[in-house]
Amino acid sequence: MPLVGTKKMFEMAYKNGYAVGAFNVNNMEITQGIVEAVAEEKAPLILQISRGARSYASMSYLKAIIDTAVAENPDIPIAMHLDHGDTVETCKQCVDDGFTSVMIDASHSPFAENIEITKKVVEYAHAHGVSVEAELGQLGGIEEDVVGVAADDVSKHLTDPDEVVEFVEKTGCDSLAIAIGTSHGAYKFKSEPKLAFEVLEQVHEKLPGFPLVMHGSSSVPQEFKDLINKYGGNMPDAVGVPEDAISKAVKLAICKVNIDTDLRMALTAKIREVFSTKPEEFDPRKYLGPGRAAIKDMVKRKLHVLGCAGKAAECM
Ligand SMILES: O=C(CO)COP(=O)(O)O
Ligand SMILES: O=C[C@H](O)COP(=O)(O)O
Ligand SMILES: [Zn+2]
Ligand SMILES: [Zn+2]
Repeated sequence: MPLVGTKKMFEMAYKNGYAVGAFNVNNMEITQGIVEAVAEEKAPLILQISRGARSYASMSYLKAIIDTAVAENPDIPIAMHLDHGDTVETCKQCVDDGFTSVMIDASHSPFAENIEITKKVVEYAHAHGVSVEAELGQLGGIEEDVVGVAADDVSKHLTDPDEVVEFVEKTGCDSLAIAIGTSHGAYKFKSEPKLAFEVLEQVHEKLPGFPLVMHGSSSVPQEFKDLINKYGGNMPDAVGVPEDAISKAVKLAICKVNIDTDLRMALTAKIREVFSTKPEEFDPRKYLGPGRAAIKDMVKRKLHVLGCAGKAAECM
């Protein structure tokens, strides 16, 4: 089957209390690691591409890699999604490039402007059969070149539940990323965070049946931080979003969970280990191969946290 949209995935995820994993891809090994994991676990998949990935790898390479993954896995529904689109133009370009879903992130703009920008993306995307994720509220950490809310201030920039109905009605967006205390990157929190489940519950009540998205959802596993540091890295102490909090959120209306940092950490830890334990090695396949396998293991772990393992067939 060709690339699919996210509509059916979100319907099933909402109804059955799980979320689809949205993993960032930047090259062949990352994509293969992710796709091998979902193929073995029979999970639906959202492969997402940031603007940074587009400029790093180029869209034609990424699209060819993803098209190959789709052709080789006819039993797995795979969507190709733009992560954090910054302008109407970027989103239109991605619709034209064959994305089946785009995100417009105008959450840094005032409410009325966010609505205006999002609405323009929705008009173009829907005319081409493409779904739109929007964002309301602000996350912490760094996303693309935008430095978000400082980690300690995340709780002051949560999504306002009183704004969500007007926003969704006026924009016509298909899903909404909300800020409930998560944060992008590896340096999220100094101590274990408490997610704002009361905000999630209120949004869920105000928008029954509507799929919500959680960004910044890596858990920054201590064991991977330790491995990276053991083999010469320097990742200061910080903690991520606990996996049990994510499992709890997906039972409410969270239908898509974005994970990038934990995959980066798995790849980096493994490459560092090979460099450190086999310093004579210079064949890239000898470190990228184990790195790809580490990504696969990490994705499998996440599919169980999200509850989407075994759900591929119902999302077709
Ligand atoms: O939200 C993300 C991409 O949009 C990724 O979040 P992490 O940095 O927590 O993996
Ligand atoms: O939200 C950010 C994602 O992790 C993508 O990061 P990137 O912009 O460095 O590709
Ligand atoms: Zn944002
Ligand atoms: Zn994000």
